[in-house]
Amino acid sequence: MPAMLAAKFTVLHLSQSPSPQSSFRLGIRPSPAARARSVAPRAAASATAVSAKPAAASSPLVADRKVVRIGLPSKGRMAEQTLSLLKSCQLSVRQLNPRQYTADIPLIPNLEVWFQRPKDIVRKLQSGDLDLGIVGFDIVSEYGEGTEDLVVVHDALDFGHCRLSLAVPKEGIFENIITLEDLLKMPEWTEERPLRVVTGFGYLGDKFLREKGFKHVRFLSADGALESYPPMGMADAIVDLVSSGTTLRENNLKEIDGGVVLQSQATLVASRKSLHKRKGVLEVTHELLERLEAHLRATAELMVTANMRGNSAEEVAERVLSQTSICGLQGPTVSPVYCRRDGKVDLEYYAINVVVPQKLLYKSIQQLRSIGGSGVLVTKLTYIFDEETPRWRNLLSELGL
Ligand SMILES: Nc1ncnc2c1ncn2[C@@H]1O[C@H](COP(=O)(O)OP(=O)(O)OP(=O)(O)O)[C@@H](O)[C@H]1O
Ligand SMILES: O=P(O)(O)OC[C@H]1O[C@H](OP(=O)(O)OP(=O)(O)O)[C@H](O)[C@@H]1O
Ligand SMILES: [Mg+2]
Repeated sequence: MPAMLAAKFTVLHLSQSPSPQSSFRLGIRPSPAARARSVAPRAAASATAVSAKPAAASSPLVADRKVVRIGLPSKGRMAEQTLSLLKSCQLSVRQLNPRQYTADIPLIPNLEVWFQRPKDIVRKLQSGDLDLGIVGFDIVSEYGEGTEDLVVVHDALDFGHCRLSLAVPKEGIFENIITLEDLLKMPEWTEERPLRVVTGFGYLGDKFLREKGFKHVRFLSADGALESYPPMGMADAIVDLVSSGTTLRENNLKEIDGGVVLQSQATLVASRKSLHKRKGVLEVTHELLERLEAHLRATAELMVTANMRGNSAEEVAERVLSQTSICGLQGPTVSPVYCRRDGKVDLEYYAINVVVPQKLLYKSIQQLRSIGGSGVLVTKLTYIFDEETPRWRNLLSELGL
């Protein structure tokens, strides 16, 4: 089992040290009213928080369902990238009409696709109306609220990279505020005049500031254009997603040291109950995981083929292995290239195949040339399947299987 899981829901990842996004601790119950209102004052950080866990009860209909369901983002920047990732894994989603909320993946017949808003994917995983989903870790953390019902099966789908971060104005009373500690120590924040923070992430924002020791905080909940609130005088700080930092910069805001609440990227999430109880869910998860892992592994690599003169396969292999960047996954594949000369079959060249990291491509070509390689072909890889999918092993162990 990998090291993880400060969060109550499980995040499976490969390294022994927790990935940045999974190191965030969840656990405090949120203030429920905040999300229902659009720009309404939220509970101060010091107030008692109340549970907003969605009802766990499944209707008989949910239990009766025979097909497996996956929720995919219906709109926004995640929607297109999710479909394109699946397509790259030969799992093209077939949607008959763009206004239809349901679709299928012909290659996995017992899987139904439902297009939903990301936060609804998380809610429906919890209610049992979906079994699997692809959403940002930010949304899983915010709307999952630390529930044990969710298992993050793949925590790094390599798109939708962003961070949830606290930002304040560059100027005025914040001019010399560089760290979260500086912000905490500002004498301005009192019970009567708390630090006003606008966010769409009430649960995570509230929990973060409480844990950092902020006593006098008032949250405002809003869905978009949060960067406009401080310049309009409606808030002192924001907790919002940041990627390039352009939106902050263009609105005269700055991040501060220690102010990152969470690192996020797209994840594959499953309902723990479905994994245990619904027929077919584990098998579909296995196939998705295998394809996603093998594909994401392959995107970082290229297949290089070249011809090389030599006296024997071993002698060619010797030359290739003397170069650091062209050793391949396990070593080069060296095969004889037969040609006809003076009416006889002759062996003068060998073809070598090596998988090289994209980053090292140019260096690899240089090294190949330096040892006599010619006719170099470079091909993209679709998959690199290992003997075993590490995340699958981790998932089985998490489920006690
Ligand atoms: N600037 C960004 N760069 C990269 N990923 C982002 C960025 N903003 C958000 N994301 C990721 O994409 C997900 C969806 O964000 P998106 O902005 O498409 O939806 P939304 O904000 O919920 O909807 P909308 O902006 O249409 O109101 C987020 O939950 C987050 O994981
Ligand atoms: O650091 P940057 O690359 O500038 O990206 C950050 C911006 O992206 C998101 O907004 P989005 O574009 O989704 O608009 P929204 O406020 O309508 O959600 C986020 O809420 C920030 O405003
Ligand atoms: Mg947005």
